[in-house]
Amino acid sequence: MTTTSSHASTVPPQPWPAPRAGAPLRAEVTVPASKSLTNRYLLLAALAQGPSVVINPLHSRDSQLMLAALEQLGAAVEHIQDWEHSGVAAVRISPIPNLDEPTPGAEATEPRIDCGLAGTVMRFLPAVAALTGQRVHFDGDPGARARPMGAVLHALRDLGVEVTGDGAPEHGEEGCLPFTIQAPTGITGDAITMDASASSQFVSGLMLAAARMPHGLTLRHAGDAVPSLEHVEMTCKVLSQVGIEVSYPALHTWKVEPGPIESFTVRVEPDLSNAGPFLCAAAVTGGEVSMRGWPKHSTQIGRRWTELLPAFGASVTEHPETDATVTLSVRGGSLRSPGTVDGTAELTPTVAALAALCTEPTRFTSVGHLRGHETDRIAALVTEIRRLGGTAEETADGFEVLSPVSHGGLVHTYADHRMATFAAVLGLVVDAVEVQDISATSKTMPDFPALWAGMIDRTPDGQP
Ligand SMILES: O=C(O)C1=C[C@@H](OP(=O)(O)O)[C@@H](O)[C@H](O)C1
Ligand SMILES: C=C(OP(=O)(O)O)C(=O)O
Repeated sequence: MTTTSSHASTVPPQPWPAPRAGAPLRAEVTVPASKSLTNRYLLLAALAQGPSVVINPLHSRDSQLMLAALEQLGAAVEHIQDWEHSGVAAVRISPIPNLDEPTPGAEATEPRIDCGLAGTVMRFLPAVAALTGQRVHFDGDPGARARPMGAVLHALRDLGVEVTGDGAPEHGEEGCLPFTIQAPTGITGDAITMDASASSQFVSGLMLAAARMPHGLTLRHAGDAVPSLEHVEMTCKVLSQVGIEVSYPALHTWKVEPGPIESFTVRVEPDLSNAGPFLCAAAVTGGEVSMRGWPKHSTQIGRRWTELLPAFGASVTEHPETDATVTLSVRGGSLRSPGTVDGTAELTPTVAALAALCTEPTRFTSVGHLRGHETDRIAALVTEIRRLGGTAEETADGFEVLSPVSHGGLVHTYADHRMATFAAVLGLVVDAVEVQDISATSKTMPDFPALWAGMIDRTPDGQP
């Protein structure tokens, strides 16, 4: 296993005192690149015809795990500090060799993929591993073993792949990490039906590798609604960006044509989900936070901040910047709850921080699948809101925040980056909030403490 874990140490983390904003925050901030886009581009580069360049990739635990895994599967990775003197970093990926004629057993060692706690690694790479013909072992953090994987493993079995070690067929349970993948005779099927109601990543993971399957893939979803459909939309868009044909032959059905993937050069957008805590800082302190480089059109679910923040009483303005981007400014107004928020997916913990500061209740619906995220986020959010004196209840498909938090305390983080940033937002306006393990943010934003402090320090007029 690699040692990228921020939780590998047995020394308990020091609580992080969340900085309190003494007055409305006024700052311009920049956030690192999108995790979801970075890991999709890195994976597709490893399946391409020749070397590809990903400019402005995310550097975080999840992207390091993706890179390390792709290297183990045979891709070569070169880090470029200053891409074409632009001052921006890049990574050049040379693809996994011999994918068209995989030779089982040709590799001397059997790759061992460390998924950490990254959904994009554990759900996206099994299909890639199957394409190599090698015997590949997958495992991850203790928390990763609790995350649902069954639909991906069933789908791979349906495509002729051998999956062992997950315990699922013997026990009739959903599969989970650890497991071993091998497709000694290649991928034989071309169509699958899966239940992707527990994670959109089940769909994305199969689609991302599908162009390199001998017959492409038709994937049909059967079951309750697929959550976070924006992420499937992102997958389709990224696939078409690199020249892969995707169509929609029927409802809840996606078809990926087989074919080569041309080399590509692409620049990654900032992470609009990770922008959330910074934008919410304006909303909760009644200040103004601006972000340059906000994409005018994005498949990221974080584009929804432009509707969510006004629903909580903030105003959002877009200032022209380039053909592709605007500067987004959020100005806090008087915080109020919209009553219900639906399908907020990975934005939920951050939206919950807003809800936990409103006097009116907020009901979160269609987010039941958050129980299979980095932690059971429904239970975690309800527990931590109660710990700080608020009232919250779990519901069948989400939770309700019934009364606001009233005092500080030590917020538990459950190795979840978004629980850490949830607490940081509350700490801006609630005295004595401490974050149990701020290093959880290294999953997608290792610089979070410095960026957060920078936002507060840049506020003029004698801020803390
Ligand atoms: O495809 C992706 O990059 C993601 C899909 C979503 O997963 P779920 O559908 O499991 O929520 C999201 O929550 C996750 O952070 C990233
Ligand atoms: C659910 C998340 O991550 P993952 O990609 O590990 O599923 C998240 O980042 O909120």
